[in-house]
Amino acid sequence: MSKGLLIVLSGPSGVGKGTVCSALRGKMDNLVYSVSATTRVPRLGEENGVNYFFKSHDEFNHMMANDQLLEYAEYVGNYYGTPRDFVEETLQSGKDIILEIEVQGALKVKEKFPEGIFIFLLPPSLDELKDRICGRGTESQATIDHRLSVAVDEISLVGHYDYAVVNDQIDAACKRIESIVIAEHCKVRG
Ligand SMILES: Nc1nc2c(ncn2[C@@H]2O[C@H](COP(=O)(O)OP(=O)(O)O)[C@@H](O)[C@H]2O)c(=O)[nH]1
Ligand SMILES: Nc1ncnc2c1ncn2[C@@H]1O[C@H](COP(=O)(O)OP(=O)(O)O)[C@@H](O)[C@H]1O
Repeated sequence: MSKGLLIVLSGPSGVGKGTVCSALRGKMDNLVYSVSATTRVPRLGEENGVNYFFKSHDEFNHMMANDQLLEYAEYVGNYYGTPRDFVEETLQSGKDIILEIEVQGALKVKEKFPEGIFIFLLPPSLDELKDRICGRGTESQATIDHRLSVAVDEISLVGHYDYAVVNDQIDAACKRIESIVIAEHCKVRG
């Protein structure tokens, strides 16, 4: 059996990564979502083990020290990391896996998995990004401001990715990502 594809999806806070990933999970049977560990406090409606594995700082440090994370990064005051075993087991089973992670972590994954597919999700404009993050209503104004200032730096790193997808409409963005994955499966690899 051939190994699955490792897909990394990054993009600024509020661009629609979570929304697009949920929509893709309903459309792509062979696609598995990597659930990250984080020290961030759960938002209303988020479930442990579904959206994230919510960890204390001690628990997160333990995962780091025991090499249980494929990559990790600090983002706006919290730690986020990808559990390693699940990624490796999923790829071995022949399924594709999508990691929804920020840019520093994505660059670390690229060093370890240069054959991965790196997709950056862009907002139609910075004003629209601001409207989306504010409209979601999950963050304080100070956190929104911090995330928007980080967004500009994140977007400047789009050149490290293989594909840039504008999330103007959810269905259109999903179709673009599905098309990328289909094409990557057809690729002749040397
Ligand atoms: N490096 C890294 N980043 C992650 C991981 N999990 C989530 N992130 C990123 O951390 C950032 C903050 O996530 P979150 O607080 O859920 O806010 P969101 O941007 O609104 O989804 C986002 O860019 C996520 O993609 C991970 O395992 N590793
Ligand atoms: N294409 C889109 N058009 C309009 N609103 C969107 C679109 N994609 C996502 N949203 C909305 O934007 C907000 C942020 O989306 P979310 O998926 O939480 O972003 P992220 O995971 O990148 O932080 C949510 O309220 C979501 O419903």
